[in-house]
Amino acid sequence: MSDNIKMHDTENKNEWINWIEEAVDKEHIKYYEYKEFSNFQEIGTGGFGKVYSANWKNLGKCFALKSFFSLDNVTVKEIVCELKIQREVDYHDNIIRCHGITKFESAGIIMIPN
Ligand SMILES: Nc1ncnc2c1ncn2[C@@H]1O[C@H](COP(=O)(O)OP(=O)(O)OP(=O)(O)O)[C@@H](O)[C@H]1O
Repeated sequence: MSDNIKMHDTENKNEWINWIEEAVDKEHIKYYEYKEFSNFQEIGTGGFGKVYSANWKNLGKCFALKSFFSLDNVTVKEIVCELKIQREVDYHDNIIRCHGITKFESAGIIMIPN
């Protein structure tokens, strides 16, 4: 891969990470502290990562947490796409809502109801 292409990829990744950070700053997307989750159980695997069920803040309610194998350029773009699509369709009763995001080490996680 040429240096030009690498540089372009990095710029795009930063652009999408900025989009997520700005959405969190403006409170369009809620940020959750990872340490507030407990009792993780693996419940599935998708193309981009594993999905876990977990409890939040000792509440009995269970949430699904979607993790990502890596936060490379393609994955970060997919996260932004998924968040944008969720925003368009989450008024519908049959669509599960995205509650927000959290972060653990390098693996970004989207949190959705279970
Ligand atoms: N909210 C949820 N509640 C229960 N299980 C879930 C939930 N979300 C995902 N899963 C489980 O995790 C698996 C992977 O889900 P995920 O959304 O990551 O991938 P996918 O949509 O099947 O594929 P891709 O990642 O390629 O789009 C699902 O097949 C399902 O078994």
